[in-house]
Amino acid sequence: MTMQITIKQKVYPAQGGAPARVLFENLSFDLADGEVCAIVGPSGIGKSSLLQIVAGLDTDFDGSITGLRQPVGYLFQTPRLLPWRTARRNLELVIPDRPGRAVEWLAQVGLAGSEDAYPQRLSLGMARRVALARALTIEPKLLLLDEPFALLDEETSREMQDLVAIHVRKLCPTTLLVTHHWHEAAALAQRVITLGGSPTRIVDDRLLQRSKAAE
Ligand SMILES: Nc1ncnc2c1ncn2[C@@H]1O[C@H](COP(=O)(O)OP(=O)(O)OP(=O)(O)O)[C@@H](O)[C@H]1O
Repeated sequence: MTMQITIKQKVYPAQGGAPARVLFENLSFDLADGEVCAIVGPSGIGKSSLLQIVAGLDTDFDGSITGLRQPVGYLFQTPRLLPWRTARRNLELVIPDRPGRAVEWLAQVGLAGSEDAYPQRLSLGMARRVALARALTIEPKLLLLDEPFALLDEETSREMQDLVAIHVRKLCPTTLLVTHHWHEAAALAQRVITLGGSPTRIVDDRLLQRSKAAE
């Protein structure tokens, strides 16, 4: 079933001297099952806020989300691993009934041998991989990726892009990828939505022509 995201208005209320802000107004789009769509736009335009609404984590808006695909795998902008649990035990938290899968998934993201490492011992690239494995291990029907390649060196970023591409192709979740970089969007997505304006709205929504080689 197609997901329909309809946001008539999203307001962040006044807080600590900062005035109320209308973040989104009349921002609506549909997502077909299995579609991979990138969300691009300048810093502060509301990309992360939009993902939180789509995920159902923020319900304080005027509008609706219908056809929400579940389960939802969410790779947050920061890895958000529990520091007192090893990589393996961070994954086991989301699949308590299938603990063996944690080790398998860590191997799938290139982290065989690091299962018992604690998050503070992991580089950002490794922590992101654990977070990616955690998002994928539940076999999501909706995958939300918030800047998965940011702040990584070029090689690590490319490896992470390859991992995302492989697993998205394998699991076929409906995917929303937030990125600042058009080339990352073009490498992974079939469609790119650009946010802009104030209040934020969709200023461009286009399907990309994909070459055979990129498939
Ligand atoms: N909980 C909140 N309360 C009030 N304002 C917020 C809250 N969360 C975000 N904002 C504001 O909403 C705006 C959009 O933030 P958001 O993080 O969604 O943007 P973004 O496009 O993801 O930015 P970036 O690319 O820098 O990550 C920003 O001005 C931010 O300060």
